Amino acid sequence: MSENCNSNCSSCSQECESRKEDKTDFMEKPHKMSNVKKVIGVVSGKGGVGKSLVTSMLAVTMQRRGHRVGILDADITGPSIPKSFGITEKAKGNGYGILPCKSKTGVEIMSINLLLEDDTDPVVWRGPVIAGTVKQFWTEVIWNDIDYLFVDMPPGTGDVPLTVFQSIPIDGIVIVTSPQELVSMIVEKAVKMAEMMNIPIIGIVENMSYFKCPDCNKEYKIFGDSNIDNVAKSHNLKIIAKLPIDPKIAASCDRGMVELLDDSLFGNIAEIL
Ligand SMILES: Nc1ncnc2c1ncn2[C@@H]1O[C@H](COP(=O)(O)OP(=O)(O)OP(=O)(O)O)[C@@H](O)[C@H]1O
Repeated sequence: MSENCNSNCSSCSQECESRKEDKTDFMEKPHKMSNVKKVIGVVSGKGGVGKSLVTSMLAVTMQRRGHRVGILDADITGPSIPKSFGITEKAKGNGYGILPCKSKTGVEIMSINLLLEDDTDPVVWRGPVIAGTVKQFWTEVIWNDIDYLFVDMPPGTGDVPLTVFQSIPIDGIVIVTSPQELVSMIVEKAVKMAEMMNIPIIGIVENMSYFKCPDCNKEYKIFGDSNIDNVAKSHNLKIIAKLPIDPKIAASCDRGMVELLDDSLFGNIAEIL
């Protein structure tokens, strides 16, 4: 048994005596040089609610708390992680596998945009090809000594997210939502899917929850009152954070400076994850 054993054979490639394998599952083995302790999927019911922002913020926050962190951008048709971290170089290989790119503060990142010649090229691929690419990000990328690997999941509950859930050993999911959605329905769908896939729900992040006036500090519910507290209570889920609408957030993502954002709203995240 490896001295780094975390008792989770699905995220380890060691062929040790204590290896337990379920022959019926579809899980892919990670690259043999990878060592990932925890895989966390970030999901949303629909596009544009801030799933990529929350993935980036969770990674930045845990990196600041002293953990080794990676982001696997599984949102192949809408990859926005490299841009928000300001990464323009391309990923390289070393003869054994593909190496993730490192952000300024050391977050390891793999995304389709780090492989495309021109990152404005659209990915016009069928579902199985997209799902196959995500699998390769797990099996052929060397994730070396990662404490937390955050997966920016493809949106929705279709073929691609299903394959990702079945092939990458996700330890838990974070659900991102926003008040203008039909929160209870969207969260309920995510909860049911997680139950079907047997994946624990770590908690919910409500993005674009309110706007704080910079002049008078008053909070305005731009999208109306949300039902998130009741929904969380009825499913016994934790609310990890409520994030404001803040032009600084959009500007930081656009300028590749997500690593400079304030993480105080994710205060106790290290204990929750
Ligand atoms: N709280 C916020 N305040 C201001 N801007 C925000 C906030 N959250 C997200 N944005 C901006 O909204 C846009 C969409 O966010 P993001 O890319 O994170 O959404 P997404 O759910 O990942 O979208 P998709 O599903 O299309 O990939 C980005 O430009 C981002 O900077």
